[in-house]
Amino acid sequence: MLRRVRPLGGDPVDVLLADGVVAAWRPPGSTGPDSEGLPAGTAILDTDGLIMLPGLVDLHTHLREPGREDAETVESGTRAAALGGYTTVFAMANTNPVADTAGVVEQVWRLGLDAGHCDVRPVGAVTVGLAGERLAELGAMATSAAEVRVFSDDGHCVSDALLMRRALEYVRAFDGVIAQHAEEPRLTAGAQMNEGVVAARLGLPGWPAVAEEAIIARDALLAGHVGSRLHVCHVSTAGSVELIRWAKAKGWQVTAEVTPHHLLLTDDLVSSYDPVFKVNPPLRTAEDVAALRAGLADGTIDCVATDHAPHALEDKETEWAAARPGMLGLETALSVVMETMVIPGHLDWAGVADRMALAPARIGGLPQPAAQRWSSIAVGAPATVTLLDPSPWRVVEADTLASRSRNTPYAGRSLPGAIRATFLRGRPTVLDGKVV
Ligand SMILES: NC(=O)N[C@@H](CC(=O)O)C(=O)O
Ligand SMILES: [Zn+2]
Ligand SMILES: [Zn+2]
Repeated sequence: MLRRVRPLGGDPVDVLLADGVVAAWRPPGSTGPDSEGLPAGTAILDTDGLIMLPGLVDLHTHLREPGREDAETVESGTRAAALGGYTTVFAMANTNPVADTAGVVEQVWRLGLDAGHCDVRPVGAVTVGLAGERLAELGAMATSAAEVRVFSDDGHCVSDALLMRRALEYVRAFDGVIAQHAEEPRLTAGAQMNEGVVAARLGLPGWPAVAEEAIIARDALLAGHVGSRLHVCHVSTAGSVELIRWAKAKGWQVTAEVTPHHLLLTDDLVSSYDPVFKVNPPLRTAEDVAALRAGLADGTIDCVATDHAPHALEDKETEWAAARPGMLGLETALSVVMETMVIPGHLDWAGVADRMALAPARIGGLPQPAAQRWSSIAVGAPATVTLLDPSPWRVVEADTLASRSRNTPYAGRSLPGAIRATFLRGRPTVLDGKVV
C-alpha cells in the first residue's frame, strides 16, 4: 500500500502496488482499497508528501565494464542508477573491448540482468573499435538478445560525413538512432576547456562552441536528407539549442539531450584547476546554461541524460592537462534537475517525468508498453516508479556514493530532494533510500 502519493504535481492520491502493477488508486478522503487482504509481500510505505515519478531512464551512462572495472562495473553503476531513481540505463559502447559486436553487447546486457538493479540497454558502437573508419555490425547488434536500437561512438565523433550518412541509412530499417558526440576533432585538437574569456585568462587552449555546432548542423542536414533518426548527445551551447530548434522546425527526426552538469555548472569553476570539473564537452558560460534550461523547458531539448562518466583516482586526481574528462551523474541527476528546472519554475513534475523518463524511453526505442507506462496512474499499468522526497537538502559526499569512482563535481554542495524508493515492475530496488 502506497499512501498519499502525489503523482506529477497533482492532488495526492493513495496508490496500491501489487503483483508489479498499479492495482488500485483512489482520491484522498474516499474509501477504497486498504491494506487488508493484500497479497503477501506487497510493499507498505509511508509515502506522505512524496512525489511519484515514472522510473527514470538514462540514455547516456558509462558503466566501464568490460575493461575498467576498477572505475565502475555494471553492478556498481546500476546500483548507483537505482539509488538515483533510474529503472533503465543505456550503457555506452566505449568499453574495452568496445561494444561493437553482438557478443559484447550481449555480455553487457547479461551482466545487467545478473545485477538486477535496473534494466541495462547496451548502446552499440557505430564504427569498429570507435576508430571512425568502418561501420560496425549494426544489424547483428540489433538482432542480438540485447536488441540494440541506439548506436554511438560516444567519446569520439563520427566525423566522416559519408560514414555518418551510411550509419543513418543503415539503422532506418530497424528504427534505430545514431547518437552523435558532436565534436569536430580538428577544431578541438589540444583543447582543455571552453574557448572564451576564462580560457584566455587561464591561458588554456579552448574548445570552441562552433566545434559542436558545425557537427550538429551537418548531421541534422544528413538526417533530414536520408529520413533517419539523429540524437545529439550532451548539447552544451546556446547555438546548439538554436540549431536543434531549426532542425525540428524543418520536421526532421532530430532529438537531443542535456546533462545535469551543463544545466548547473559554468566554466569559471575551471579557475580552481580541480580536474573534477574537466568534462567533454566542457562546462560553458552562464548564457549557455540559460539557453539550455530554456531549451529543455520548451522541449527543444527532449531529455536529460547523465553522461555518468566514472574515472579511477589515478586518471582524475592528477594535473589538469593529464586528467580524463568526465563526471559522475546518476546519483545526483534528479536533485540537479530539481534545483535548476523545478525550483526556478521552468518545469513542473509532469515535465520532469517527460524529460527524464518518457522522452528518453521513446528515443531509445524501449518497447511500447514501457514507453507508455506513465500517462497517468492507470490500474494495470506496470509499477516502474520512483518516489522522491522533495523537502530535504543534503550535502553531497563523494565517499558515500555507490559508484566505484569519486569524481562528483557536487562534493560539498547542498542539493535538494532525496530518492526514497524505486520500483522495477513492482519489485523494490531501493527502499528507504537503500538498495534492496
Ligand atoms: N563526457 C566525458 O567527459 N567523458 C566520457 C566520454 C564522452 O561522453 O564523450 C567518458 O567516457 O569518460
Ligand atoms: Zn560524448
Ligand atoms: Zn558520454
